Amino acid sequence: MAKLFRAVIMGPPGSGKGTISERIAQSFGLKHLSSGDFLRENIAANTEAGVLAKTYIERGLMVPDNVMTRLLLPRLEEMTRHSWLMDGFPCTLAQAKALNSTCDLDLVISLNIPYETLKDRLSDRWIHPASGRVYNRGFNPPRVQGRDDLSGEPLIQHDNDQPEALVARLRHYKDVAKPVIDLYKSKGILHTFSGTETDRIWPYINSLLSTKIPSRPETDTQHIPMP
Ligand SMILES: Nc1ncnc2c1ncn2[C@@H]1O[C@H](COP(=O)(O)OP(=O)(O)OP(=O)(O)O)[C@@H](O)[C@H]1O
Ligand SMILES: Nc1nc2c(ncn2[C@H]2C[C@H](O)[C@@H](COP(=O)(O)OP(=O)(O)O)O2)c(=O)[nH]1
Repeated sequence: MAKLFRAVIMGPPGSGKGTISERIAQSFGLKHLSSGDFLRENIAANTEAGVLAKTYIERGLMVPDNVMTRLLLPRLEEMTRHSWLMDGFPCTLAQAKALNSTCDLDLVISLNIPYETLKDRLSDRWIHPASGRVYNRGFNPPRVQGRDDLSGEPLIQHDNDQPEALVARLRHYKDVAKPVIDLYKSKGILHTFSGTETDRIWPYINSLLSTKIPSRPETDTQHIPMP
């Protein structure tokens, strides 16, 4: 079996983690795992962790580390046969240490995007709350304005994506992410990409991953023996 590949993508809100993760998943056959999606699934299924997480998310707060690790680590442990890319976790040093005790990461991508760019993107970010799908009127607009492409349901904007809330969110990101970034730098697995456009950053990420990921991407497809 080809060696499994485990990666994490980090960056401030609006840096393009979700957008780039989708491209990586498509190009390299990794499973895109998203902490936000896990939380939404748990909230929808009314699990104990989901009910607890909801009380924090509704107040615009981060979910406590112990809830996040209790929720995510068992899911990662189950993924013994898949290569994956995790988006949105770890966010804090405690989460990174917990992840470290579960698996060895091959690579960490850190996105470094100027404040003005984040502000412009997020003030125009439209979200389909049930799925977490995101749109941006200039970059990836929905087919019908204000509606999700797949479900046709209305899109919303988050108050905390607006410029007034952004400065505090970014300050918080910098404070909690710094020790995580330092940890991955010390392990020699951190790769930082800077720029203002996802389309210009993507080729660099693509070529880095091409050198790291086994040439035959994994798929869910079972091998059918020849007759
Ligand atoms: N690793 C984590 N630790 C703590 N809370 C988290 C974590 N990941 C997600 N959350 C919580 O879930 C919410 C939704 O996460 P999600 O990643 O979908 O969106 P977000 O906050 O808009 O992030 P971004 O703007 O970076 O895309 C977050 O606002 C936060 O409350
Ligand atoms: N104008 C512009 N918008 C972009 C670019 N890359 C991503 N976006 C959009 C898509 C989203 O609406 C928003 C934030 O991207 P995202 O992938 O949700 O970021 P993240 O919060 O997961 O890190 O910005 C980009 O390169 N240009």
